[in-house]
Amino acid sequence: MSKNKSGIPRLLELSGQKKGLLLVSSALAAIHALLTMIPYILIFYILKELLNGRIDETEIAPWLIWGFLAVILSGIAMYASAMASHIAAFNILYKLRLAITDKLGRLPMGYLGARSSGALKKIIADDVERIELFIAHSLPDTVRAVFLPFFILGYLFVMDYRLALISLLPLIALLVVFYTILGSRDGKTRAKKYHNSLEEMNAGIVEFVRAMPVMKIFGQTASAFARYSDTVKEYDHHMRGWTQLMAAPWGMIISFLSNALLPVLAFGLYLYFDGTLELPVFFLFLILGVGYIRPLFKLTTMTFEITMINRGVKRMDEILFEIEEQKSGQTPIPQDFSLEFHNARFSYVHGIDVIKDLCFSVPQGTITALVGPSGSGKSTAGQLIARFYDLKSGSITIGGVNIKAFPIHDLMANVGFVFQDNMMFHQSIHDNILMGMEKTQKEVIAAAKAARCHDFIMRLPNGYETRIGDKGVHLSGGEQQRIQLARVILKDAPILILDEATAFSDPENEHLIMTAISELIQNKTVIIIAHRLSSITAVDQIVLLDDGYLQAVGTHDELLKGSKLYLKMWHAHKRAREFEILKGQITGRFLKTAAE
Ligand SMILES: Nc1ncnc2c1ncn2[C@@H]1O[C@H](COP(=O)(O)OP(=O)(O)OP(=O)(O)O)[C@@H](O)[C@H]1O
Repeated sequence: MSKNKSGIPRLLELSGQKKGLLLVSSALAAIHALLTMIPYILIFYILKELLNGRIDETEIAPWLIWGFLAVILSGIAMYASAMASHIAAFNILYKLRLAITDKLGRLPMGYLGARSSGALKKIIADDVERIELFIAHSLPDTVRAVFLPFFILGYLFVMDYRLALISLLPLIALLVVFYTILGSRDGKTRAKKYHNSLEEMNAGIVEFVRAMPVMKIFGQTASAFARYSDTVKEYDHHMRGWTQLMAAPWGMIISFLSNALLPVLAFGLYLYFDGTLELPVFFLFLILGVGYIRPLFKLTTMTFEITMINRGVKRMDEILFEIEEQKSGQTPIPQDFSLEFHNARFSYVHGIDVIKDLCFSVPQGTITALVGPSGSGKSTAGQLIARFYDLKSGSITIGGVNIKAFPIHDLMANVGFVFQDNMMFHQSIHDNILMGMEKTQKEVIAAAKAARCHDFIMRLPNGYETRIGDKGVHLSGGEQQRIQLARVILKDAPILILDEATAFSDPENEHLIMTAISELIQNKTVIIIAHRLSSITAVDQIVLLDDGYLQAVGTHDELLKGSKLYLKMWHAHKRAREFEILKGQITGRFLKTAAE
């Protein structure tokens, strides 16, 4: 891959071997342009012969057959050109999407986290789609738009160069207006702002649609969604600017072009009465004299398309040239599955560290809970183990081996992760558990049983083959969490990171999940990221974080005695529990009274 090329040349480079098909499509489009001229040329000859009284109607038939053949052939050329360009376009589209998604798979997860899904959707879906449209449709159209005027003007010059020069007047006017306006600094700036605001607005729409449920709950309207309404206002502003700039010259061009035949007519009449122009040639100029302009209009809209393509290719290259996760040559073998943070430091935003010189170790086969106030860095520390992000300094080791030394696939094989968010895919429950792992159906069912999901799966219309999202099949939050647990059980990784797996569960679900987890974590190295202190009192060790720093390490009893912050958190937790019990009692009493 070359970093020097940009725009269309880079696109052609990305299209690889499909260049041959594009050349065939272009050649056929040029042939089509040539063939479309034949009927006009025949009209000229028929007219010439008729005016000279040299042929009767029986002799006209072969001319007409030739004309008819030319029309059929030009149709075939156009069809073949479109087929070739479409095959090339879909191949390129397929390859580009594959290259981008493949690359995204090899990028650190932090790269995806740092970008809005709207921005990535725009590249993978919209930009690639626009390239398909450009290659399949615009490329052959452009070839036609370039060749047809070229052929027409060439032919007109051969017929009568004086009248051909007059025919060029509209083209000259068109070029002058476009170059003085679009080529000016003001024109370029306004065009750029217009394109930028259009793209911003499109990205804003994606976010707006995603935020709609929350906005509905709070009774908000589109204008309250600042990003979206701002982008619409910006677009409106720049669109007006662009329209103001273009309105007058565009009007001039249109009126000039509508009357473009007048100079040809006037000068043609003059030459005819002067006796230096034959009547058939004059007619030919009246038919074709300004016929080359329409295809040229296509080229003016092309400038907009090419700008958009250039930007799309640039955005794609930003992904394709992004630095991938470092690959190491050999797969290191860790001594065991213990974990250790050595002076780990990390920041999401340059200059603001959220993990600060963190040091602690988790012996193999033990359970460690990460606790701390909200925002202290618990989830971040967990994600660093799975290399969602890379450390700024320091290191994390598994069995004495720096996690960066593992090929990412091997690291992922060693680490199982239960996220706070449940990600379900629009596919069968079976595939949602399997997640592409090489496991048998029996193993999938065993994992589902261990995660306490087998029973509710069997109650679904098609059991394990039920597709999530089809015909209203949706799982509750707790059921989704248990599916996620089944995935991790099936993966059977020696290190487990559980990011508050019971966070959104009701008591019944919490009980089921906790039972499943207690079986899952047997003999594994486990880190529980505990946003609440319930059920971690019996873990082997608790690591207390505060503002990214390590505050204390110890068992529950040790921290109660040795850490003021932990004691404070424990009291707060107990009060919250008492409040929940009290709330339950009050609700119970209220319901009882209401029933009576
Ligand atoms: N993707 C991100 N980009 C920038 N900052 C982030 C990102 N994720 C977290 N942070 C910040 O990093 C700090 C630590 O966040 P983290 O989620 O690790 O805390 P936590 O202890 O797990 O909090 P909680 O218990 O509330 O979930 C916070 O200040 C948070 O705002």
